[in-house]
Formats: sequence, structure tokens, C-alpha cells
Amino acid sequence: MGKDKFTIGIDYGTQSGRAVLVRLQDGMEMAEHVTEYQHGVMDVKLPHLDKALGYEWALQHPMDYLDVLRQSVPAVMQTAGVDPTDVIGLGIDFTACTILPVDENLEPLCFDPAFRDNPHSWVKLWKHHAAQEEANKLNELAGERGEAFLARYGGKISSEWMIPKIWQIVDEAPEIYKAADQFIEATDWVISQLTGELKRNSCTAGYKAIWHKRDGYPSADFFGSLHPAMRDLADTKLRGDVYPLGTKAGELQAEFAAAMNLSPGMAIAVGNVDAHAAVPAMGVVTPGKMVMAMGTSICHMLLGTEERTVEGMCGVVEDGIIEGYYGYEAGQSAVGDIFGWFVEEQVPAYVHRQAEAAGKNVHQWLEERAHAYRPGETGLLALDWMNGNRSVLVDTELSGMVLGLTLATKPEEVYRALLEATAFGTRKIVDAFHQNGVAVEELYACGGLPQKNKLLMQIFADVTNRPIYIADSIQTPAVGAAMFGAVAAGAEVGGYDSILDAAENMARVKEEVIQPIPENVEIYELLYQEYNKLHDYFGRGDNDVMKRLKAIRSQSERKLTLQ
Ligand SMILES: Nc1ncnc2c1ncn2[C@@H]1O[C@H](COP(=O)(O)OP(=O)(O)O)[C@@H](O)[C@H]1O
Ligand SMILES: O=C(CO)[C@@H](O)[C@@H](O)COP(=O)(O)O
Repeated sequence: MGKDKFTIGIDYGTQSGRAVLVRLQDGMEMAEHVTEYQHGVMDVKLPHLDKALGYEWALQHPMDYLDVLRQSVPAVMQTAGVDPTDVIGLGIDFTACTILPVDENLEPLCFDPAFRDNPHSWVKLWKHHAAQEEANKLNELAGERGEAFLARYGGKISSEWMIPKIWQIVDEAPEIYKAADQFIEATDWVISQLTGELKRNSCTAGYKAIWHKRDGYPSADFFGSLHPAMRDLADTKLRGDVYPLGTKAGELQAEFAAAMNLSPGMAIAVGNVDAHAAVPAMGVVTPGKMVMAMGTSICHMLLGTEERTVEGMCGVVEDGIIEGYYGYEAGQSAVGDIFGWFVEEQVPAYVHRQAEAAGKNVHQWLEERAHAYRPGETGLLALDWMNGNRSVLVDTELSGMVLGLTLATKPEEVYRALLEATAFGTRKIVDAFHQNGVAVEELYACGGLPQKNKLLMQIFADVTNRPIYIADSIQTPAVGAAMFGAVAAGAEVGGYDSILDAAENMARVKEEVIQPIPENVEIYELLYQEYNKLHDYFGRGDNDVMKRLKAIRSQSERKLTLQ
């Protein structure tokens, strides 16, 4: 048997970057290291300037991304003690849509003293929501013009995505728009720094920049209808070919090889997105298996063989997750955050005391007690829209609800109803795909929640009536990125020729599978029908009370500030 070979994956999150060194033969994680971003999320001011950023702004510093390369990669190399010549590939995944303007030499405009005082020259993070006005106008215009691309994004382009963000720059800082040679995703920028050339990836282009494998970007006519300056956007500032995931972006340049303790010339994969990289890391490379990245929110990913229109999906992109398939994405905008809100804001002091005395955190204490109830026994039913509805209804104006409260209701009962509500929300998404010809037979869960709450996972299996496989790694996206690094290297040097081969050898899920319990499935079917009625009643216009309440609240807020 030959010498072990390795690959590196880096997961760029919102606050930090995490590197893992993975063994190619079996996907074993040999070492991991986290580098917190020195500048974190810049949502108040720029580092060097005491001037407030606007409402809903969220920027980042490109240098923080390079620090992850310089700190975390040598750290994993040192911990694992492997020979640099045995590391054959590197891949990364990133939050998205996280973009920056660069000059002809791929230097961020924010590094240029002429532009650095202008916040629009910096990286706009995925959760920069200050381009909402542009997103609304874009959706309206695209609707009026009957643009075919809208259907591929469930009928709405998000303010988080590339085109609204660029349009905000055109509106508010035309000099930055003019000076930018290109706008690129941060994931593509980091790869360009490693290889010396820019290669855009199909995942961010497809999901975040309205690019289509066959049709390309929207027409010049459409871009021109947004703003005359944007007419030639696709051919100029978004120019260049788009490459499928797993493509070799290039070879590692000497400067970074030295800084990272790796061999120059090593294969580097094109960039990727965090949630999407997790799919092959769980061994999912064929249709029928829905991957859920479960944490504060849930991102649902699914493969199909045809491009279908599914109500409220975030997007469908050919080659967007696994080459050769249509990748579908959907999501719930709050899940763990709902449980976190309940624990922090709604639980009486005696629960905190008893949990502490039992040596448990409040989630664990509530889970244990909630577990004692049978489905339906609480008499409660909740709607999981505490942060709006991201998929199926796509409406941020909706809000949460708990029905069936009595004077005897216990905190653990409400906790259970909230767990169930998030499972009903996922069931709605599963049904939307399954009933529209994109089959969902099994669920795969990664992220923090599956490790933290067993009851939640059982409820998800019972409500969806599907088995759930759980990731065997807490760094699932980074492992996926490492797998794409192995594909970029290729089998000739000890990597893999396709992501299918890499997944077969490197992907890992836990042995224990969570199976639906038939008697629970039966009761949850009844409860889901009730959830569905509430969902449509409050979500599809029968009763817009949630929106009216929000309107009344903002009127009252205004009166209060005027007094
Ligand atoms: N035992 C638990 N059961 C359910 N939810 C939990 C539990 N512990 C923490 N949470 C919630 O999980 C979320 C964090 O999940 P995690 O996957 O670690 O985060 P992220 O989405 O930021 O990667 C928080 O919203 C928190 O409220
Ligand atoms: O939007 C996507 C993926 O499509 C994410 O990158 C973005 O929501 C950030 O997710 P995380 O908070 O890093 O889990």
C-alpha cells in the first residue's frame, strides 16, 4: 500500500475560517484549526474611520481571509505532522453572496488609499441587507418584463445576492462602480490569490448572480433597464467563463506555498459555498436525498435530473452542487434561533434553577421533559415564522404563533411545539419538491443541531415520515471542500477523478439512522394537516392579520418617537 495522501478544506464562515486536513483514502480528519477574523463583521464603522455605516450594512476585511490561510493551514500541517509533498489538493467553501470590487490586478479596491474611505469599496458580506430597495425594484422590473429567470429563484431575487448589491454601488457610489474592473465573490477572490488567476465557480454564479449554464446572465436589455451604467455588466465587470465545482482553478503560487507550509504547484479547486459543499461530504451525489444544514437556520439542498419550478425555492442551478445534476436550494430562516429565543426570553426562573441544579443547560432540561410527551399530547400547534418565511411563501412580513395555550401549559410543552413547528416547516418544503417531481426519499442532517437535540431529529423523522442520516463530522462543509480539492488534484497524483469517487471513499455519516416511528407518523399527519390550514390561512392572504399587526406596530413606534 502506498503512502497516505492528504487534502485540505477551508470553511470560511461569518466570524472565522476553519481549516481541516483530511486523509484521502478514508476521509479521516487528521487536524483542524480555527482563525477568528480580526475585523469580524464590520456593521458599525470601517476599521480606520470614525464614520457610521448605514442601517443593515455588513462588511468584511479581505485581509482576514488571507490570515486564515497563513495561520490555520500551517497549524493543521504542524498538528498532523505530515510531509507537504503528501498534501495534493486544497478547496474552500464560503458564505455567499459575499462580494468585493477589484482592480485589473485582482487587488481589492478597499486596499487602494484613493478608495478605502468609501465603504462601497469593501467586501459586502452575505448578510449586508442594505440593498433591499434595489432588490424590490429588480423583482418588480423582472416581473413586468416577464423575465424567465425569476421562476428559477422561486419568484424573488434576494437583497443578499450579487445584482442588488452591485446596483446599490451604482446608486450610491458610482465612482466605485466605475473604478471596479470586476465584481467577484470572496470565494473566487481567495482562490485567485492562491493561483494568480480568476476562475469563477458555477455555484455562486448560479445561486447568487443569476447566471444560467445555457442562458448565461440576464440580458444587457434587462441590466440596462435597472440602470444605464449596468447595461454591459455581464460582459465587463462579471466577465469570464464559469467553471463547474471540482474544476482545478490552478496551481498554488510560491508565495502562499511558503506561508502555508505547502508545496508550490499543488492543485487548487474553484471556490464553493458552505452549505453546498456539505452535500458530497455526507455522501449525497444522487437525487432523492435532501441534505439539511441545521443550525440557527436550515439550508435544504437536493439534486434532480431536470430543471423544475418549485414554489418558493431559493434556486435551481445546473452543476450548482454536483456536476451533472440540477442542484436545488430551499431554506427556513429561523430554527435553532427559535429555540434559543424561547430559552432566553420565555422560560421562567425555576426552569433555569432546576436545569443548573441538574447540571444541564436549559435546552437539554426542556428536551428531556418534552420527550416524555406523546405527539399531540401538549394540545399545542405553532407556526415557525419568528424570522419570516424563506421558502414556499417567501415572505419576511410573516410572524410566529402558538395556538392552544391554557393556564396549565408548561414551558417544556411550548418547547416541544416549537420543535414540531420547525419540522412542519421542513415537511412543507419536502412536499413542495416531492409533489413537483423532485423526489425526496431520505434526509441527511449536518450542522450543530443534530448533535445537540435527539428529540428534534426524531420529530423531523416522524413528521416527514423519512429516515434521517446524521453527519459524522462537525466540520462537514470543510470536509466537502477538501474533497473538491482532491478532485482538482485528480487520481493520477492520488486524488480522485470525480466528486462521486471522492464521496464514495471519504464521506462519512453516523451508523445510527433515525427511523420514523409509525404511531407517531400517524398522529403527526393529523397535526400537519392542521398546520397546513394555519399556514395557508395566515400565509396566503385569507387573513393578513400578521401584516396588519406589523403595520400597526410601526405606526405606534412612529407616534412614540414623535411625542
Ligand atoms: N440543545 C439544543 N437544542 C436545540 N437547539 C439548540 C440547542 N443548543 C443550542 N441550540 C440552538 O442551536 C443554534 C446554534 O446551532 P449551530 O449549528 O451551532 O450554529 P450555526 O448555525 O451558527 O452554525 C442556536 O440557534 C441555539 O439557540
Ligand atoms: O446563503 C448561504 C448559502 O446559500 C450561506 O452562505 C449564508 O446563509 C451564511 O450561512 P452561515 O451563517 O455561515 O451558516
